[in-house]
Amino acid sequence: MVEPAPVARAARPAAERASGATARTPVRSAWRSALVGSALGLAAVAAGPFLLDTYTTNILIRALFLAALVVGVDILWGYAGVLTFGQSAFFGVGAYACALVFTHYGFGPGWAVGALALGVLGAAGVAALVGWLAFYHGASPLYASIITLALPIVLVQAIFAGGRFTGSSSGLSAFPTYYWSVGTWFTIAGVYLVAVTAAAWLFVRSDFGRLLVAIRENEERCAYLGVPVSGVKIALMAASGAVGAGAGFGYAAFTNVVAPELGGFLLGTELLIWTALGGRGTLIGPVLGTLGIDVTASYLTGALPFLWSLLIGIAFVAVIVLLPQGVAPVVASGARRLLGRGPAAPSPLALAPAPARAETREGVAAPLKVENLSRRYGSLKVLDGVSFEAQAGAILSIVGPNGAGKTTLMRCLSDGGERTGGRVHVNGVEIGRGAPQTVAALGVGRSFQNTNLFDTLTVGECLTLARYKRDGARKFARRLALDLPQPALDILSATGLSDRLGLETRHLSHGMKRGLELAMVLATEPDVLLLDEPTAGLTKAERTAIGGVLVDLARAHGLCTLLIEHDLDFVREISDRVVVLHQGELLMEGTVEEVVASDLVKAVYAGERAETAP
Ligand SMILES: Nc1ncnc2c1ncn2[C@@H]1O[C@H](COP(=O)(O)OP(=O)(O)OP(=O)(O)O)[C@@H](O)[C@H]1O
Repeated sequence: MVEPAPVARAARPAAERASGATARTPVRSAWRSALVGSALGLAAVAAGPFLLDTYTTNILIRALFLAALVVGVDILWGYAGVLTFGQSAFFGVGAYACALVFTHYGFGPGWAVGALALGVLGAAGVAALVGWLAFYHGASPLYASIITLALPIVLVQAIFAGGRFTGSSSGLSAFPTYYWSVGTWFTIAGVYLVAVTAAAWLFVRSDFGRLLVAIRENEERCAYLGVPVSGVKIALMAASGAVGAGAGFGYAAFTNVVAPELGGFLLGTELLIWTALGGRGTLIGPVLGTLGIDVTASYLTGALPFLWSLLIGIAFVAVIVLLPQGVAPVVASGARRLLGRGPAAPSPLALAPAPARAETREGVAAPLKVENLSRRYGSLKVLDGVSFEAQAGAILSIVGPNGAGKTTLMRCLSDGGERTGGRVHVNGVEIGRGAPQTVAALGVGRSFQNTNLFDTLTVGECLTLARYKRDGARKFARRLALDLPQPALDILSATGLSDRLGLETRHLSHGMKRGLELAMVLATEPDVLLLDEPTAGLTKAERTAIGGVLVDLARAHGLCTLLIEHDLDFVREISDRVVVLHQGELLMEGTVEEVVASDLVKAVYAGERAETAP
């Protein structure tokens, strides 16, 4: 892969200079709402002990720690789409770190800091390991959820097996701790919750937060844009595990009692129910939902133990059926309507040309080499012994009847795990069994046959996401300025997208979606461009505009382009060479004229079997 020049990396982005904005400028409204929310939260925390009786304050302390725990569930499930049953285990790890250290080793400020560090780092380590098992090998979401389901079960069994050391099923109690007043513990728990929620609020509104939503909506597309999806999920799990362990530690130090249930499966499931009822993907909904439900439960479970569980069950089913997004979005839209306000406007984004890459592609004559490629599904041979080279600065079209294996070929070129035989070299490097993001890092950009993008992301957010490989993603701020390579800017203006950067992609026309798809791939600055029917469903004018950009990309920018197309006139207009696939085999490779004149190709397109053609 051709790395951008160090100078280009160090330079202040052109769009930033043009807009006068600093790339680190946060989204002001997110910071404003985080500050206002934190101030309100802290005021409530300060007033709580004066307004509430001791019993309610005691109950609320537990609810505040659990609400901090639920923030991690909401980020994982509500934003990144990872349904996790295991968050309670991290609460348990933090709680038991406190109880075990204070019971068996010692008590004091040093021991307290050590126990907290043990709990937080231990939980982060366990979470990373579980995340690795769940996500690293590209497992299905169901498999990932089952692994998180096993975690609390394993933890509880380990506590049972710990005998006197862990207190087995009775847990540990009466260990030395800080016997501060209920008001002090209320302040500690409240400040922890406010800090965690405010940080999470800024995080989910940052570029990284939008990346999480993109992963939830279209994980495959993210991987092909070079986003290390598994790594992001593992890091997210580790961070939410650490936050959950901090809450567990605080809870154990406050109550002076720990029991296996603190890390159990039941609490893990309750966290999901509270998140769903409050409104997943809203943060505030799950936090308020947890506070409300846990406090109400404490009052009602004693008097009406069975009725309470029944009520929660009915409420859960009703919300899932009637308000699948939970209560918070309904309340928020009602409040907006009352105040006469629309949804928050997306951040403005200024586009400018990215500095040209210092290294040119001229040194690599054939950035893509395919040797003896094959793909089987069981006994079905979809590709067999396909070999060819694609040159820099040229457009190679892949044609063939339906079912010839063209899309399968694209998949094998962009994902090392797809092929069953043969080798693929990108810029002289064998892709091996590399995942799509690894192949993307070698310089391959792929666009897809369907126009399924990221529905709730705006055009600007999609483009920012596409620059992840080059520019990374800011974790507590939003970009206000984005540098894109000139060809991507050309596509955006040719399809009218440059005026619609704030529009969500689901509102775009088909032609605009295809234009955005292409612009996103070009934004990654690939050396090898794989396009699967980029002009399908487009008007003649849109086809001509995109064709012009593709030719310019090859001639002026030296890009190596592979194109699957059914429109043979379009192929004829823009291609330098053509590969004809038929029944998974390479039937012919040549110039456009040679292929058009071939009787063999005519016979195949006329429906005759290749073997019987003249
Ligand atoms: N996951 C799969 N399992 C089994 N067979 C598959 C799978 N994916 C593709 N195939 C088969 O592989 C063959 C080639 O499919 P492919 O989509 O690559 O063809 P294509 O040339 O792109 O067709 P089209 O022009 O219609 O898009 C087809 O017969 C298809 O049924």
